[in-house]
Amino acid sequence: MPQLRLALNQIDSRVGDLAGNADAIVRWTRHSAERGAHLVAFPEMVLTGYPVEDLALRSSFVDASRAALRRLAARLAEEGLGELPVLVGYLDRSETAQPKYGMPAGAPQNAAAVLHRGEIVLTFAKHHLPNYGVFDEFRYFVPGDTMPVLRVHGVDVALAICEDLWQDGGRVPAARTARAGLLLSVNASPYEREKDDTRLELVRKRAQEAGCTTAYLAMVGGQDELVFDGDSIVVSADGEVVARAPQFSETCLVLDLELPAAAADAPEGVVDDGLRIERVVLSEEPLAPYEPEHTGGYAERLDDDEEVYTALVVGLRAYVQKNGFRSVLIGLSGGIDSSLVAAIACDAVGAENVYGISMPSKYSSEHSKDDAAELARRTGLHFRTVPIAPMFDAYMDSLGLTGLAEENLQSRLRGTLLMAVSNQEGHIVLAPGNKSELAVGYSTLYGDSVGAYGPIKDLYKTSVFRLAEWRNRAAAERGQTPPIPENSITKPPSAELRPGQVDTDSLPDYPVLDAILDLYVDHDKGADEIVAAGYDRELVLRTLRMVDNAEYKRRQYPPGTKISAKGFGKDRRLPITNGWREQA
Ligand SMILES: Nc1ncnc2c1ncn2[C@@H]1O[C@H](COP(=O)(O)OP(=O)(O)OC[C@H]2O[C@@H]([n+]3cccc(C(=O)O)c3)[C@H](O)[C@@H]2O)[C@@H](O)[C@H]1O
Ligand SMILES: Nc1ncnc2c1ncn2[C@@H]1O[C@H](COP(=O)(O)OP(=O)(O)OP(=O)(O)O)[C@@H](O)[C@H]1O
Ligand SMILES: NC(=O)CC[C@H](N)C(=O)O
Repeated sequence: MPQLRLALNQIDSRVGDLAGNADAIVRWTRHSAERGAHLVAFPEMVLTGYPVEDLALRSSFVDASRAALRRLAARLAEEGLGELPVLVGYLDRSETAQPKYGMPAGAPQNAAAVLHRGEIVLTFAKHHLPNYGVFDEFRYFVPGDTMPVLRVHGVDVALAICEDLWQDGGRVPAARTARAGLLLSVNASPYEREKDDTRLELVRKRAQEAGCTTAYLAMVGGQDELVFDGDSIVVSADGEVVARAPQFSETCLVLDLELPAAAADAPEGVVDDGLRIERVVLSEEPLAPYEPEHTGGYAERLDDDEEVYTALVVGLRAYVQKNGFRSVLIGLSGGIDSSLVAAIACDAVGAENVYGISMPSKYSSEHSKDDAAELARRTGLHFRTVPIAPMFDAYMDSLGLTGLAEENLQSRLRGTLLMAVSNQEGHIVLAPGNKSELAVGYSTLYGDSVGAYGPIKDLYKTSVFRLAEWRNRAAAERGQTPPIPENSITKPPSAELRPGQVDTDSLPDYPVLDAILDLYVDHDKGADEIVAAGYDRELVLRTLRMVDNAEYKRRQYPPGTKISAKGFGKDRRLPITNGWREQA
């Protein structure tokens, strides 16, 4: 059987940075060449970054992507890498009108190209477009209608892009019909808790359906709310895992594969789902047999808590660095939320780039000040104290506020103070709200909800506790100082906006609240179904009212890392003005 050394470059790219992404592609191609690769691949839309959102609708950007692809092909050849076929994702446009989708010629396409000897030798567009969750690809793209096959050293390699594997039909059965020896899919699949297991099963199933070895190459890094966790997988035709790349880190997965020779009478023409086989022959001759050196390896999986924590670190780091910042600023209350955010920030950008401010009011407990100082001591982040009493008194003298207005004023003074320091010193402010608080609106608009990025906005409060405990345990196991003071984990959560206030004055206990929210927010259950699941009717209705009434607040909350199938972002879109209320 012919042999082929495949290099899967599981790398990060930055949306819109065509020049920077092209540099990375050249760098990793050179690395692949040094390792003797015969075919090199990069993730979905690596040249433009993913997702490009409405940039796809701008002609100038589509033109720039196409021009960057042409330049990249030429540059690879100029730099002595032209003999190597390189598969690169980019943004293209359809040359022909697509009346079926009501689109004239020129509609954008999520595309990939094979570059070889300075030329673009094959292009194709994603056939199945994802249009749920965060994706919206019907808004941007028209689908491709070919079954691209690249013949390299006597092996037929069928090509696909991400969603092509997730939906039935299309390129997977077409790869079998085309009698391909390898199915190579390039992907940008956003991280969600437990999605790695789903992907593994998916790739195993599709490999068996395609009847050939299947390589699934994934992107890593972060883009606004999304994290890409890597975890590229290669599976044999009978569904056995051959290689698996590490989660969350850039890598070049190189492996020597023995693959069936291309059939002399390999089919031509239109096959499954109306896909037309487009075969480009680069080299018919199999390579002279060689001793296999690379197996790709099998990287160990992270356990669930470590995986989520790492996703939060990667998401925050990507946001800070890709937006040109170095440092972050956090209001430190000594509570669990701001402490966990600080620990994540120290891991993401280094404690030397994390600035914390304690802003005690007259209601602040001694432990809130001590716990914040202790967190700073343990992590080494920059710490200062700015009491808000003088500003608070000035407002109170002028306005004579009472009740909720007085409570929220403290939070707003802290928000204003953080933004002032951000302006002065150049750090971005992190908003410490968790998913439970965001769900029920338990935060002050323009107060503790100010900020550039919300690292834990998709983490329910019960998970906040679990991850804080995990982070401390992980530090202890490594012989390091656990970052989060024990007292911040064990004391009852409190906003400390009035004497003796605790969260449970206004909210149900977090385990119950989070269970109801999981059903309502994450699973779109109605009130009847949630009550039938065993929760108190009054409590369910009160919780659902709070969630519905807080839609306006969520829309004004900063973006933050998505780790669930339904984060408060593009995954969940509800009207603010909404007369519908659940009954039970
Ligand atoms: N549909 C809508 N569209 C746009 N704006 C709307 C609106 N409904 C009310 N509003 C406006 O929103 C404002 C009320 O919201 P807001 O000022 O935030 O105040 P509000 O939600 O009434 O109070 C904040 C709540 O969060 C709690 N809190 C605050 C801070 C920290 C924490 C914590 O533990 O982390 C908890 C606090 O104890 C209190 O229960 C008003 O100006 C109102 O006019
Ligand atoms: N005394 C304080 N000093 C500095 N920041 C504060 C202080 N109190 C509140 N904050 C900021 O406002 C956010 C909301 O805090 P709050 O105490 O109201 O409740 P929380 O949601 O339980 O958060 P945490 O667990 O961090 O205390 C905090 O995470 C923190 O960033
Ligand atoms: N880029 C894509 O097509 C992603 C869609 C796919 N279902 C995923 O989440 O992995």
